[in-house]
Amino acid sequence: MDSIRVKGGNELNGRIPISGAKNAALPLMIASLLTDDTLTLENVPHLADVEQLIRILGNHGVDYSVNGRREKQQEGYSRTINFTARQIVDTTAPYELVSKMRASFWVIGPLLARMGEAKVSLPGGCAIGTRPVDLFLDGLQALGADLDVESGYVIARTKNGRLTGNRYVFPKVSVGATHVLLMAASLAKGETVLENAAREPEIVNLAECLNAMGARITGAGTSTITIEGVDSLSGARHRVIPDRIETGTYAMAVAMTGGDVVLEGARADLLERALGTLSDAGAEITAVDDGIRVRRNGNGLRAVDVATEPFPGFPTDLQAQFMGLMTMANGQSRITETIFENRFMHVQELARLGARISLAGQTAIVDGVSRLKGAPVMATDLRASVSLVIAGLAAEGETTVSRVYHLDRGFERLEEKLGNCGAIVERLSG
Ligand SMILES: CC(=O)N[C@H]1[C@@H](OP(=O)(O)OP(=O)(O)OC[C@H]2O[C@@H](n3ccc(=O)[nH]c3=O)[C@H](O)[C@@H]2O)O[C@H](CO)[C@@H](O)[C@@H]1O
Ligand SMILES: C=C(OP(=O)(O)O)C(=O)O
Repeated sequence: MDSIRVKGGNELNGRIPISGAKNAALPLMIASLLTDDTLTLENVPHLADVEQLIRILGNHGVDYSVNGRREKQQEGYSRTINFTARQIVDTTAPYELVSKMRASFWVIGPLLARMGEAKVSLPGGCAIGTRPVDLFLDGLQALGADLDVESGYVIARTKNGRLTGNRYVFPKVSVGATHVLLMAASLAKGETVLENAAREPEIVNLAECLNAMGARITGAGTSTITIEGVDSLSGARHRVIPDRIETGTYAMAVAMTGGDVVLEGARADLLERALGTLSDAGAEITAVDDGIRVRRNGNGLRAVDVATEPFPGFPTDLQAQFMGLMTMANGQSRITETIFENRFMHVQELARLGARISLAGQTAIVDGVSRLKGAPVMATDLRASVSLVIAGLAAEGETTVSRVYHLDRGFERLEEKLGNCGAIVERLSG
């Protein structure tokens, strides 16, 4: 298992290219199951989760090919990929494939909509909470699916070969269930209205792609989405949005170490709340022609309270990184996690670096310290691992983060991107 060794103390200065968003690329790739034509996706990040989903889609009959080999499409960089599901050869998504990642469960929507049946293993993913699938099941049932859960599999069938449009009110906001119902309703008979839908930019990115494929979706990005079902969808060419979580992560890294970095290709409109919070904490953030510039020169970090919320609120996927930053702020901050019930596993690892954090239910109380000191730490999930890398960059001495396979799920070329800005970061294989 690889680890990452960081020698702390250097400022970050330079440019960091922002990759395509993992959490947008995954549902877009899954949408290729909805058509027998080719879906071409630009800016697909090169990540372990993307490779795993390629394997899962391949099992259903999706062929893929990488377009061209221009400089930006070298091995390891975001690429343009064609996905073609000429025929669905298998409507079962087996445990061995699905257990590795949460989003793979989402194939249930397009498989059911196109083929009238699907058998999908209950999912895996980051161990940050119980993460049930009740909303997916309720929503698909509202569209007329018959469902059984047997031996760890959801077995779904349509009544007459096709789903039927309906009104569905999500009792709780869910990104994944909104993705799935959007895809399923696109091929249903009649109109579907989704209320209390997730408003994340990745939902908008998917809806725009589906519309380019011939779907009739309005309202994506608001809480009410209307989908007029169509008989079939065609191929399209569509671009994955820049990764707002990667953007926020590097912005927090610069705020922590000090320095001056342009996040190339980043879009401030995708993370206004997080950037606002960062400037409250003392970072200087400006929009520049080709992205976002983040600076912190000399001034100390202020303690800021934060509670995670669905979009447009502060994202749960930046909570660990922000906690890393607050460990060195002047004063006390309170960080409340409202989305996942078990997303504080980084707390005890940050404590190994000298952070002073106590937990009161879903709130972490962080008392800023004037310095952190490097130590061996363990990555427990994707965003927790990068919070440890960030903290390591600001700590004195050496920090080794083990189990970085978590990190490889979601950060493209992290060592190279940070290394190019002056950080001392290396991967230790084995
Ligand atoms: C691949 C991907 O895009 N993952 C993101 C997605 O995860 P994911 O789509 O899994 O997250 P959801 O928005 O569905 O989860 C939000 C909350 O709803 C609960 N819930 C969800 C579904 C359900 O059927 N029942 C239920 O109770 C979850 O346990 C959680 O407490 O959105 C999360 C919230 O922004 C992010 O942290 C993840 O990075
Ligand atoms: C929690 C995440 O991913 P997943 O939903 O795939 O576990 C994440 O991207 O931070």
